[in-house]
Amino acid sequence: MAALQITDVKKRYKSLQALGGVSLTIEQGEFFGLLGPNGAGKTTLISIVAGLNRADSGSVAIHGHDVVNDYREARKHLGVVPQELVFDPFFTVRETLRMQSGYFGLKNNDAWIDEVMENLDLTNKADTNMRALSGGMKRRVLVAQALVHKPPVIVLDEPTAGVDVELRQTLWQFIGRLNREGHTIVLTTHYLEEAQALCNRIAMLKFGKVVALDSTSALIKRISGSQLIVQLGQGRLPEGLHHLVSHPDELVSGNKYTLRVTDYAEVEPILATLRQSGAVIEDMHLQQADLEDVFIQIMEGEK
Ligand SMILES: Nc1ncnc2c1ncn2[C@@H]1O[C@H](COP(=O)(O)OP(=O)(O)OP(=O)(O)O)[C@@H](O)[C@H]1O
Repeated sequence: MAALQITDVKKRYKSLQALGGVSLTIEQGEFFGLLGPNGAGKTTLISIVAGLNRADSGSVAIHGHDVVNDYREARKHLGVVPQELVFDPFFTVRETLRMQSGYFGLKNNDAWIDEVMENLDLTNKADTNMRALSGGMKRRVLVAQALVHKPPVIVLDEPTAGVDVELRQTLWQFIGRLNREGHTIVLTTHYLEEAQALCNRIAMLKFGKVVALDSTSALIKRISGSQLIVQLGQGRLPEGLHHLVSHPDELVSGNKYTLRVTDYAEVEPILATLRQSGAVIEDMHLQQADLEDVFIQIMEGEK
């Protein structure tokens, strides 16, 4: 049985088609990335999965439980870390987590609550009121809240937006452990490096449609070759090389250019063209294609 079965989900906000028929099957134990530019529909899809929003048509099942007709069971199988920080400021961290446990009908959940707090470095804040926590600490509590009922499917909506390196590491260590123990993880993030390092499979969404769906390694292999990054101390990029530029806005401003090369033999002619134009190279390195390149290419192709 799939961890998450999303079938032809459509959602419209007045004249805006936020989701135009999304279908995805995410298997148990996957670490799945849901990527897309701002407004692609990721949060809308997650809120439908979480039962916080209703699809106009289509269906979503979590471990076989329909999120509308079998809401309570579906919800038990799911933990969602939302993007926005919303809390009752008058409760302590431990009280907040106990209340969340109560919501799922769990009594005597303190051993797990302690373990979650320990793993998220929250133990010394257990008796602190929510209002006295920093933004990063509040985000840790959001993660802890999503995990109190040990859900088999964990959805994280941009959990590392604006958080420090320490929390990222703590969070990914813990989430990685849960994934190895069999939990399914669905992650949305704008940090493509993070997605590349963590996710075994990725869906890319644009204008409410899935425009790419593949294993992370297969997606990266779609781009053959590398990129030559050159920074010029003097002069601009000669016109003869403009067609190689990966990011067109680099031609408008700055002196750093990302040039597509399919193999090393192409580097020397590029350097010769630069020399002839009188440009002075300040810095230069060759970089393998990564998920960000694939993302840009796919999104540009889907205008
Ligand atoms: N409640 C709403 N009413 C009207 N339009 C909405 C509503 N919620 C979302 N939208 C619109 O639906 C589209 C998809 O938004 P959504 O928040 O799902 O995108 P996203 O991929 O999560 O974006 P981001 O990366 O910025 O979080 C956007 O154009 C957004 O403006």
